[in-house]
Amino acid sequence: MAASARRRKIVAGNWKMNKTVPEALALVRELRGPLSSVGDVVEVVLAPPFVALQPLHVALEGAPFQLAGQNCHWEASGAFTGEVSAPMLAELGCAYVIVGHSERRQLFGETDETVNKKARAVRDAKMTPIICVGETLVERESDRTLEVVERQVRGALAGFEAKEVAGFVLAYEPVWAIGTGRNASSAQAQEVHAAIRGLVGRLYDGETAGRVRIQYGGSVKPDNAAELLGQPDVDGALVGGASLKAGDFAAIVKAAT
Ligand SMILES: O=C(CO)COP(=O)(O)O
Repeated sequence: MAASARRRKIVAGNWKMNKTVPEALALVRELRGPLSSVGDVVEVVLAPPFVALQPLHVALEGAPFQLAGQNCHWEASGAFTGEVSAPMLAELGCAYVIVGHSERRQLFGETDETVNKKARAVRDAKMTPIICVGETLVERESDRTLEVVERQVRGALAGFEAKEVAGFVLAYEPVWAIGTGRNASSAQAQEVHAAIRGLVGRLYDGETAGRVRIQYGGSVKPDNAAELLGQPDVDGALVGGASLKAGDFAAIVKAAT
């Protein structure tokens, strides 16, 4: 498999349903200084709630941070009360959209099929999907981790061509590690990341597998980031709780350098 050195690390902060607009602006002000010079080595992505995207788009002018939506609808417009479309997010300066987060799968009925449709919408709007996959504790304990993750990856990527997938970001987020303080060990993460990359190689080719970036997410903290990010197939982190504190998030980004 192609060397990880070809892949630029990507660390994203998924703020979930946290931070008002003034709080969001304060957080990026705090992040700018410590992260001003990491841009060449690590791509830093912030995924605030929808309502903070526009003010952050303005405030981030010239800063080395990309914006991401946390979700989108698969249609571009229409009678879908309460939903936000991919073209709307693109217009607010988003380069990425997270799709298929386990909270959306578990709490909002998202399926492999809707994740696939959303990824297509994101791509059609010229952004990059960050496609989340991961097993529950019951699935891990019944030895079904790789089967579940492979099903999710196959489902999400259905219909995409190699040249599209090469630019995608996948995020392995074991559900049992999210918000629990119990991260996957670096060996557990590496095993699943290597399996995902192997699957991409079988579905497409070695070039695509060597280029697609795979983040780990689930209780990433300053004290475990370096070890997780040091694994050959771990190309970055998708950070929840620790991304809400400037010092912690900056330390995780620096661990990727
Ligand atoms: O869900 C996550 C990122 O998308 C991970 O959340 P935590 O870092 O809070 O475990």
